[in-house]
Amino acid sequence: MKELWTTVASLMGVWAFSQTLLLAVFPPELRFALIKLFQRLFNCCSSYCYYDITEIEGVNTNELYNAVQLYLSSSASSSCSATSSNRLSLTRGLNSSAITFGLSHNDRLTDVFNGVSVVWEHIVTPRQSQTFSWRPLPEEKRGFTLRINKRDKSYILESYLDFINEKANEIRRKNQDRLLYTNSRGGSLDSRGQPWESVPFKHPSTFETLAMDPVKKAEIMSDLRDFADGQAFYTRTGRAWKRGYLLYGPPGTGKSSMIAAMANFLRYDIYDLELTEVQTNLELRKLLMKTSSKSIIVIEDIDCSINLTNRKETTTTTTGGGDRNSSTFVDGDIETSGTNNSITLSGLLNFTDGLWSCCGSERIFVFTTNHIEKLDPALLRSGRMDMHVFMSHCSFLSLKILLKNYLGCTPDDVETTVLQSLEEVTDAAEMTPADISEVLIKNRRDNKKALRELLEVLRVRAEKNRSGLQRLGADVEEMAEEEEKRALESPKEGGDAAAGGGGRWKGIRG
Ligand SMILES: Nc1ncnc2c1ncn2[C@@H]1O[C@H](COP(=O)(O)OP(=O)(O)OP(=O)(O)O)[C@@H](O)[C@H]1O
Ligand SMILES: [Mg+2]
Repeated sequence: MKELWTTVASLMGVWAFSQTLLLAVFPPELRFALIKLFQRLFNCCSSYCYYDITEIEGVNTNELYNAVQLYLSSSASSSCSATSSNRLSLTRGLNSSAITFGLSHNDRLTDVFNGVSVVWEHIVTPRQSQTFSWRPLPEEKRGFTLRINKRDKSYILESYLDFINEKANEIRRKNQDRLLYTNSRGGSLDSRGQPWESVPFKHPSTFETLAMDPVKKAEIMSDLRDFADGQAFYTRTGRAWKRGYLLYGPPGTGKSSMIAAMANFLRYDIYDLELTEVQTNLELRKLLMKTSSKSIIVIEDIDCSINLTNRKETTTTTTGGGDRNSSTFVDGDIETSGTNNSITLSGLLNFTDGLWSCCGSERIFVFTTNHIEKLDPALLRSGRMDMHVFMSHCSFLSLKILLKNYLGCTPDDVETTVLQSLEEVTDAAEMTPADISEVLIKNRRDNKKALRELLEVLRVRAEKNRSGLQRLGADVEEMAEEEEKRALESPKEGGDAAAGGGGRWKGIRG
């Protein structure tokens, strides 16, 4: 042991002496050249390559540094391969609810990729002097050094770095709370030139809580999964990596909840596009260009946002297609005179379908409407919206999900007679999941009372629907009789009237 210490001490003495000699004897230029030469000699003898990835390159943050840090955080947390890391740093980023692990200062970690072992070192040194910069630089210089065996370099370096980037993106997505974007500022941009404003997206709706036919639900989930895993498929088939969903059905049947469930399922951001705030096709295109991959672009109540009924007219007024403010919608690209709004059907279709729709990738377009019959056939044509999903009134299958959500009870927990009665009236009641949720929320502390009240409400609604239908049937019959009587009284007029009456009757039935 003593001999070892003597050797180390003498080596250090030689090193210090040579340093002093270098400093004292050689001028700086020569000194620098000698150091370089030594380094080269050392590199020739070494069987390793070293790559430095510094945190800041010039004045820009080095994205690769962040990616490596995140990537190593997943290896560091499992920590089994860490060679000298008993100490890990913990961080929580902005907008993130997860804590990430990291290598502490000047620690090392061994990683294995494709059977090749590499070593990462986190190097932190104090910054010498604050050089001039437009923004304050950190007091420490941080960087990672990657050590790879020379013989493995060409085999793994590129694919390893790609793998790290991919993994880092995945971790980022997992850790980061997703965002809900809106274009509510109209066409104006913020200080960073962004037309979208965002807030953290915290909607708790999931496919588990969504009350709908389980078969339909499973179909949608597997469609989404196939889409998210389908990069190779979309490339092979030459299709843009995007998918369109049209959700339609009465208010309160869960269209918005479904969008939230989709976003939570895929961990995508949501861009909620308020079409009434968009003035021109060009603005629409710019908004699209500023959306990111792995996102859902939503246009809610499409029939209300734009006037689809009069789209062939280039009128001078802004007409309402529903209860919301709506902008005039014209077929073709002729700008509407008298109004500054010139979104066209082709503009909207280009947004979802055309060349511009594939700037970026992995995006889902979702349109919702309460009135599918009001939509232009061009929007419904096959290939436009890949999936049409009807969100229906609450069925018995959906009701069971709501009972589980709100009362925490399975069918086994409900008395057989009550369950049977519920099954008998649910379809006839034609109540929306939103209506039923209200009844259940109100009575959620008392399951028995909740079920009793729900059954009562469902019965009343079913009865009302039945009598409403009977009244409608009676009205129709009465009208038909009246028409017939008039036709008999005046044969000539009657012929036309009977035809007209038939038309009216047909209209009511249809
Ligand atoms: N299918 C459903 N499953 C679970 N909850 C639902 C469902 N449908 C509606 N709800 C409940 O009702 C509320 C309103 O539903 P939601 O906003 O999703 O309906 P919508 O179809 O988007 O209505 P609108 O057409 O008015 O926009 C939701 O917050 C949710 O609590
Ligand atoms: Mg909605």
